[in-house]
Amino acid sequence: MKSFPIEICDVTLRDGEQTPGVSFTCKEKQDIAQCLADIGVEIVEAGFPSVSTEEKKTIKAIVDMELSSRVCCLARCVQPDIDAALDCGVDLVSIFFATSDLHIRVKYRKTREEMLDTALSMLDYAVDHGLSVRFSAEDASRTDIGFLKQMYREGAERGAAYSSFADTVGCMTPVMMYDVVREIKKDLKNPLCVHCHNDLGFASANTFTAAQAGAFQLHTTVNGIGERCGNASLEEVLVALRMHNGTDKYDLTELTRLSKLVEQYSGVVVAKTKPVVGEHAFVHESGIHIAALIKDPQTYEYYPPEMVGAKQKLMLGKHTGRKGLEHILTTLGYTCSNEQTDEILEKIKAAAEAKQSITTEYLSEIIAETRSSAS
Ligand SMILES: CC(=O)SCCNC(=O)CCNC(=O)[C@H](O)C(C)(C)COP(=O)(O)OP(=O)(O)OC[C@H]1O[C@@H](n2cnc3c(N)ncnc32)[C@H](O)[C@@H]1OP(=O)(O)O
Ligand SMILES: O=C(O)CCC(=O)C(=O)O
Repeated sequence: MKSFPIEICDVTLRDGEQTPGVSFTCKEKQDIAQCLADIGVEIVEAGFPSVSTEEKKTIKAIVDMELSSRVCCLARCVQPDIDAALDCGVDLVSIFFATSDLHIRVKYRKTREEMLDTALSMLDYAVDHGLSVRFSAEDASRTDIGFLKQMYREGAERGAAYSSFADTVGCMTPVMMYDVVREIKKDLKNPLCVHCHNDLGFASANTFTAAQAGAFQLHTTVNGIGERCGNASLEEVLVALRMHNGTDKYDLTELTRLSKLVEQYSGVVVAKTKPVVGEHAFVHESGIHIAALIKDPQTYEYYPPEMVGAKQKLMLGKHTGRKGLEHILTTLGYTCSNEQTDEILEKIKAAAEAKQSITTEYLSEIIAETRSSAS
């Protein structure tokens, strides 16, 4: 497949901050924004100015950093929200409204037409005031496709820079995403954005698939934080793009550092098994794997840990094999006889089965004990 063009709008500072219990300080948001810019992310969504006075000040402070990334913020279809975006001096505003009949009926108590008129009048207002606008459909994935296309068509005619499709409740599968993006793209006049939530665990897959189908702006959050089960992960999407689309414009070596920064600032602990940035992403214990990794890391690592600023780590445990143990002993500077190595291996397995973790200190105790019993 031919390589597809994309840009990233990272929404860690807006949707990521909507993770229950999370609130970033201005300094924390600035640190994260700087790191995103260093990676080469094109757009940083800095927040939603109407949330609070402090939030608005923070968005302005991020604009004042004059990052290499453009700065975006969120606005409802109400004039005070657009005015707040104008006050902040952002490069892009996402004017969003829920387009599904469910949301229009329950939240707005209006008809589709009334809601679209309101949204278009706010789009006109923003465009007349010089703002670049992303015209965003919330709950797009549960919206009548005809109405969605009408919204995007009329939005583009009235000057929206982008049309945006949000899978707000994360109900899509990759095949569904591919089909809907292809359908929307048939007559879309401006670039399409996708914003995917992770309620089925498909957010990153849906985002990547949407890009394959022709979406241009991909929304991500660092570590996949965000409402409920979170959003598409920046690190997963960027690595998938590097490996399957040859996208080489981002500095992936900063991903591990950024992940730790966001983990620290948000207090949301990254799962050990999280792709790319989880503690176990490049850790190996199984004997068969380590025996092969020693010969060639590609056997059990799809991409080198250094690519994302991480390192390989070999661990000892119940699943250790002789080759792995010999390699670890040599690396740590121990010389043991074959008999001693066999005995150490047995002791490691027994200890691990008793749920003892085999740290370097514990290993040195086992070695000392084995040697003394032999002498
Ligand atoms: C899918 C998303 O992620 S959307 C973004 C969600 N993010 C947030 O909610 C950010 C945090 N929110 C807040 O701080 C507050 O909710 C605020 C400041 C935004 C609004 O606060 P309040 O004015 O007190 O309103 P409240 O939160 O009670 O209700 C939201 C109102 O916005 C309306 N609204 C929601 N979306 C839109 C929209 N796109 N356009 C216009 N109005 C909207 C709702 O219908 C509701 O109006 P109602 O009071 O007439 O029912
Ligand atoms: O499209 C946007 O800019 C915001 C939409 C959003 O956050 C959502 O629907 O989850």
